[in-house]
Parts: sequence; C-alpha cells; structure tokens
Amino acid sequence: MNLKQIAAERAAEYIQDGMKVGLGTGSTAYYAICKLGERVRDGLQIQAVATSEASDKLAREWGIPIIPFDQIGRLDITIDGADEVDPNFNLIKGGGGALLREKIVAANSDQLIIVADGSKAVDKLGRFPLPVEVVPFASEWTFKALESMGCFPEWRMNGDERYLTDNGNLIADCRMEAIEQAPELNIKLNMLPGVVDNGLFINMANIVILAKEDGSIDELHRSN
Ligand SMILES: O=C(CO)[C@H](O)[C@H](O)COP(=O)(O)O
Repeated sequence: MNLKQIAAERAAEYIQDGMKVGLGTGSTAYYAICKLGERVRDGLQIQAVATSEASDKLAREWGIPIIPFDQIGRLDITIDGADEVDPNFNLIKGGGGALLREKIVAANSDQLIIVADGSKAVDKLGRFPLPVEVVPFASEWTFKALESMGCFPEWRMNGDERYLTDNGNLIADCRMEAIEQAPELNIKLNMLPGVVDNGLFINMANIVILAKEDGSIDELHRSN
C-alpha cells in the first residue's frame, strides 16, 4: 500500500452511517473516496458533496450519493489532502486547482481531516507555490497587484493555455519560498479585488493524518 492510501483509509474509518461527508480532491483524497465507495457498496449510508468535478465523477462511479452543496446542509466531516501542513495545522492547498470549493466545503464542515504522506509536513509554509484563484476580468491588473505585494506570481498553464478552474477562473501560483505570517497574508490576498480566494487554510484543519515512510501513521488532533 502506498502512503497516501494508508493515510486516506485511516481517515475513512471516521465516517459512520448517516453522516454528511465532504469529499476532497487530489491523489490522496482519491483513496478516501475509493474506500468510502467500497463501504457504500457494503451498505454504508452517507450523503456527500464533492470539491471538484473530478471527485464528483469518481464518487458517482462508486455509487456514493452526491447532493448539491446548497441542499446538503452542514457536513459532519470533510476528508481532503494538502500540499503543505505546518505545526499549527495551517495548510497550503490548491495544487490540484480546487482550492475554492475545498475551502467552502471545509468551512461548512464540523471537522476537516487532512490526509497526506509525511513529506507534506513542513516547519513553515511557502516552499510549495501558493495558489491564488483570480477572476479572468482584469487578470493582468490583479497579477500586477500580486507582484506589488511581493508574491512572485506565475500563471498556471495547461499546455499553451492558461489553466482554468472548475469555476472558470485562473490560478496564479505564488513562489514565495517562506510565508512569515500566513494568517495575515490570507486576509491581505483575499482583500485584493480580482482574487476569489487563495490556498491558505488557516485554523480549518481539525485532524491531520500523516503516513510515514515506515508505514506508521501520525494522527494529530488540534486542541483549540
Ligand atoms: O488541494 C488540493 C487540490 O486542490 C489537493 O488536496 C492537494 O493539492 C494535495 O494533492 P495530492 O493529494 O495529490 O498530493
């Protein structure tokens, strides 16, 4: 079993009959969706909402009942991956481009469980480029504003075209190397007109499950 699968399957054990579940996006969340799919086939009764078109499709293929976000109400648990996790449970997400829906779904969840291999744990966020979702209108203006803030943005590309999110927006990946004050940066970025949201998830994760090289699991619970 690979490390992503180990972490994801541990998280899937938290899901019980009757729960409303948020399904994350990416190669680690993939294993959580597959495990829940198996359990649904064995009789587990859940309702779910997906954080991307890709996860929506995968979940439906497994027969997991997918409910539109505005109809499902408050979620019990969301299971999602991350690109970086710091010691305060703050995250960078959005490597897979789904940060906006991921953040909305996480904000509507009683618990956010993050699953990852141990390489995602960092002392300080920022080596992974921070994704910032930008509306196409005035995108060059917004890009320059990100440059002026010292964020070193680069448009994410899909071949020769600019990458588009499921929401029809662009992603500027900001190569800052180290983020000194992540909570402040999160607010500053989201105050920029033209920015829809950014990949900093501050005080959102409740549980972090990290699978380590030797196959053991670090399961960390946030106390505050
Ligand atoms: O935020 C995400 C997608 O927007 C993913 O959860 C994050 O990029 C981690 O992905 P993976 O599990 O493939 O490493």
